[in-house]
Formats: sequence, C-alpha cells, structure tokens
Amino acid sequence: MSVATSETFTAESPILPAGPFEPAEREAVYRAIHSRRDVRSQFTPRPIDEATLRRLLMAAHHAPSVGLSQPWNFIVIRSDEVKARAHAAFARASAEACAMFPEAQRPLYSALKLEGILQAPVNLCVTCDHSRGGPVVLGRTHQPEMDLFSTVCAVQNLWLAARAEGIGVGWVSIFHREDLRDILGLPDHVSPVAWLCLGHVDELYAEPELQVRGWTRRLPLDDLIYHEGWGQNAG
Ligand SMILES: Cc1cc2c(cc1C)N(C[C@H](O)[C@H](O)[C@H](O)COP(=O)(O)O)c1[nH]c(=O)[nH]c(=O)c1N2
Repeated sequence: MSVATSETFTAESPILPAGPFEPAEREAVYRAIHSRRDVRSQFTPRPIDEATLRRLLMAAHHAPSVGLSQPWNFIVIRSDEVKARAHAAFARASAEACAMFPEAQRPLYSALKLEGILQAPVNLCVTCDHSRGGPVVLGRTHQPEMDLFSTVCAVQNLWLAARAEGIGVGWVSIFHREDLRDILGLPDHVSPVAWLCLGHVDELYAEPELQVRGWTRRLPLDDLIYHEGWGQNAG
C-alpha cells in the first residue's frame, strides 16, 4: 500500500459549486428523509433489478467514513435457505426479547411484525471490517467504534436512496450476533452491523409503524435541543 505524504496532494481535484439546491431538488431530499420508513410487511414480490441494487450500494459506498477507511462490505442474500436460517435466528431472539419486557407489554410486542426476512426479495447484511485501513486509522485512534458509526452512515445513505427508488428497507437487529456470524461465515475481524430487508413497496405508513401500533411515539424535537451544555433547554 502506498504511504500518503504531504507531497501526494496536488490540489487538482475538480471543485463543485456548493450553493443550495434548487427548491424542487431540496424538497426531494427532505421528502426522502421524512417519508422514509422501516418496512416489515409491505414488501411486494417484485424482484429488485441489478442496476437498481447497484445504485443503492453505490449510495451506501459514498457515505462518510472515519479516515476514509470505508470499513463496510455488502453481503447480498437472495437464497431462500440463508433467509430461512436468518428467520429462525430472529424467531429465537425475538422470543427471548419478548420475555424481557414487562408482562403487560408482551401481548403488544408479540403482535408487532418486526422483520420481513422471508417476504423481502433481497436481504442485505452490511458489515464492518475492523481491520480496514490498518491498525491506525485517522480519526479512529481514540474512539475505535468510529468504524461502526461509519458503517451506519452507509446504511442511512442506502435507506434514503431506497426511498427515492420506491424500495422499502427494514432493519432487523433482533439477532444474536453470533448467529449472524455463523450464518454468513464472518471472520472474527468483521462485525455484522445491519441486517436489511429490501423490496419494492407500493404503500408506506405516514408515521413510524411502532407509533401507529401504539408502542411508542416520536419525541418533540424541542425537548431534545440543549444549549451550551447537557440539560440546558431553552423552554
Ligand atoms: C439500529 C436500528 C435497529 C432496528 C431498527 C432501526 C434501527 C436504526 N428498526 C426500525 C425502527 O423500529 C424504526 O426505525 C423506528 O421505529 C422509526 O420508524 P421509521 O424508521 O421512521 O419508519 C427495527 N425495526 C424492527 O421492526 N425490527 C428491528 O429489529 C429493528 N431494528
């Protein structure tokens, strides 16, 4: 691998104009953000074509990453056998999770649909390779978990791009990590970050499904904004 020095930089990289987007373009960005949903049950069986999937993965691959380390890999899963193993791992973990909630909440938990593994034409595991970029990565030296955070940025890029493509994405995290390692054959230096279910959708909930079903609600933004220090709320 070549070692970067201050002389490597030639300052000939093209520059882009950086003003605000045109109103319609800006509106489209906010529309994707506000109408993106976590999808569990609305997947249609329509396959995702390779070109569309590639655009989504390219969007993910353009996420910011600590020291430009790009720690992600994308494991594309279409086989019924791998999906079935993941679904079985989910079912085991979800039964355990259900038992951890207070008794009064368990019936509602059990009624929630919390994955679309078998319905979604594509499942995608986004992983983080902790060895990417070598042992010392710019920006990760004091906070090693920055590689995981970078990988999550890739997931969010994909999620928003998918919304623009009419493709729903559902993140499933009700798994023992070891089960995912085993199913996908991940080496020790690679962590599974996001198990995503992807498929075309014709309809989406206008609000988070967990809110629609009475599990919890979106918090008021103003309660979350502090000024100059923890807990210092303007109101
Ligand atoms: C890291 C992480 C992990 C999970 C989720 C999200 C994220 C960010 N979400 C989806 C989550 O419930 C959802 O994002 C919120 O309820 C908000 O809804 P919208 O995403 O706005 O539709 C999620 N949903 C689900 O049904 N099963 C799951 O295991 C998970 N896991």
